[in-house]
Amino acid sequence: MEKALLEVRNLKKYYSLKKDWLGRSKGHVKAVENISFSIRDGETFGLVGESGCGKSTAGRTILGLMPATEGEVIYQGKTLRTLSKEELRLTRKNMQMIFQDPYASLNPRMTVFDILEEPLRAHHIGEKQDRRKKIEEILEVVGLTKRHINRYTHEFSGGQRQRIVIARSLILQPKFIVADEPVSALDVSIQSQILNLMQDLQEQFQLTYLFISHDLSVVRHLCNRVGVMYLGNLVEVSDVGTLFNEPLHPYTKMLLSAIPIPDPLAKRERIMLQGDLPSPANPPSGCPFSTRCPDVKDICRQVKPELKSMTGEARQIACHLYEA
Ligand SMILES: Nc1ncnc2c1ncn2[C@@H]1O[C@H](COP(=O)(O)OP(=O)(O)OP(=O)(O)O)[C@@H](O)[C@H]1O
Repeated sequence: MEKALLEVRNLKKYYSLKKDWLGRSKGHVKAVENISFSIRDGETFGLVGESGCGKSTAGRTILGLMPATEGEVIYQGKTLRTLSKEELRLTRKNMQMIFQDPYASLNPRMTVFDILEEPLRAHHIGEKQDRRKKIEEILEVVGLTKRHINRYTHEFSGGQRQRIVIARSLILQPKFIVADEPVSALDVSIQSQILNLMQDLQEQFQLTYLFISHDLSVVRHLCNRVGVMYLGNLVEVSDVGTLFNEPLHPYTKMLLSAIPIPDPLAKRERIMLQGDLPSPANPPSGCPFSTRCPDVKDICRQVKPELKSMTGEARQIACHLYEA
């Protein structure tokens, strides 16, 4: 599990704010600000952070669903930007997405067969009969049956719909899947079924996941390594055990302190954040967390800390407190 399957280098994604009536640009939302990390073959890498910190934008930009402003995505050693159209099409077949909301991401006018056949047709895979066979097989794999094949999605529950979304992401036999909050739109009682299914599928098909979530308990359970994002920046990257047992970045500490503890008698200090979350259209100078950090120093307001490896440790952190 050591080789990198995917590398993200200095990825930036800015959204242009609407122009005013004279056609003047009103600036940019800096949704993803220069992030770099790699995902090893076979692992689940989690991206965590509060709503609006840029997790979904990062996931979608990595998959090429929208163009990056700057930076590179390298898949199996190939820089995607340098590939020909045909090479890119074949590579993208290996990289799929599970969207958050199975109510919004499935076309209500299509049957399960149509939904699952679409990617196969787009890639000219098989004749109609072969495609039907593949679709029947994949339905079994995700815990549905071939009896479901001609139904429309409104006939299914939320959990079953998410199984269809997962089947669609698997039908082209990808190696890498971005799962963007795959259970947060589902009933709590269904969430663990879908997460268990994702884990089984990972084992069965040797999948590598980029798992995007704001739910730290889920991330702890599912991920091997985690990247913590704040205001478009990666502030800490670490294996999951180290991160949860000994968070270092003041923002990570704050995030983890907010996880509910099951034991009502256990005590833990809850770190409250000061101030409001700054706008990604007008981020603070220096460290992005400097306006809310309880340990802020002068340098933090002036110089942006880079994400650097801790000496003797596999984790990386972007914080002046650890720069000695
Ligand atoms: N199409 C867009 N145009 C302009 N700004 C956008 C667009 N999409 C997202 N943003 C902004 O970019 C920032 C990052 O959004 P993003 O959805 O990537 O964050 P997130 O961490 O995934 O949050 P959530 O979990 O709420 O989706 C936010 O400030 C958001 O308002």
